[in-house]
Amino acid sequence: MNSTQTQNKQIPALELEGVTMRIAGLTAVDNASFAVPAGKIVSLIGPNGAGKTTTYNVISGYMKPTSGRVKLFGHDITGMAPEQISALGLVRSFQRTSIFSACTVAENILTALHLKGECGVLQSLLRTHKFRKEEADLQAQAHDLIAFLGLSARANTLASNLSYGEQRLLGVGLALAAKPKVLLLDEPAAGLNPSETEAFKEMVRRIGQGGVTVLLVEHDMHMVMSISDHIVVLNYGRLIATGSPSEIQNDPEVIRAYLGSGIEHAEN
Ligand SMILES: Nc1ncnc2c1ncn2[C@@H]1O[C@H](COP(=O)(O)OP(=O)(O)OP(=O)(O)O)[C@@H](O)[C@H]1O
Repeated sequence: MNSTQTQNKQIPALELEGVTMRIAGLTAVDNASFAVPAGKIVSLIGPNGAGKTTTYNVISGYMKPTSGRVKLFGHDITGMAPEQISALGLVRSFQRTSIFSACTVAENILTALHLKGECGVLQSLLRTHKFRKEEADLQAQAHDLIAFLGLSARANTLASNLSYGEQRLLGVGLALAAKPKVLLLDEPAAGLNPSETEAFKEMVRRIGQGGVTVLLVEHDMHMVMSISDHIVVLNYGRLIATGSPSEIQNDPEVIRAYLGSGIEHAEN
């Protein structure tokens, strides 16, 4: 490994430095600093109102922090617009799915892949060689992505006819179509039944194995404890602990914050 590679390896995919976000006189995030190492699955957890969604809003450009900095692979992205940030490789999959319900699974994925395509309107109207080649490439990519999501049998089903769990998978598929380097998942297991949660967990693992850095906000502690390489805990906007799943489960301040929730018994 050369010195540039060694240096790159050490630059975190995402880094928050002293991020504070005040909203209407309330400090929703209070001087939070943490790093998400490249290629890892990191969960951001905390009781209701701890500041997780606000942190996501700051990271993805939906809110400009009152103070502090956000860095993506060492580049300062603080205050950039969400579209600029996603163009740099940080993509957020929303809690509510953003799928086109009147289109099929394949049409949804192809539309999302086209947003990343290079051909313009003129090339598509003229059906140039470049356009036809790109179209064939996108079809192949859509096929592979739909298989990755486990939705091959549903490729021609209207999104509105998918089960809730399948719709959530498609929502993540749309985010993956943007070819993220860092993927922010917002409560992916919310509303899923146990077998759907299991399928989702496996998919998040495979996304991580594919080299995408994953930051996850999730209330399902079994899921968090079983797939995270690293966990960051917020309480009342403050970072109270970071560590491995077992360190977090045994951290007295985390146990206090989650009193009665059974976090210390969540499976690892
Ligand atoms: N737009 C807003 N206006 C006023 N207060 C807000 C706003 N957004 C967040 N807050 C407050 O900031 C604090 C942190 O909220 P946030 O939604 O970030 O927490 P959370 O950890 O995501 O909670 P949950 O797990 O319930 O989704 C809360 O006290 C919340 O009421």
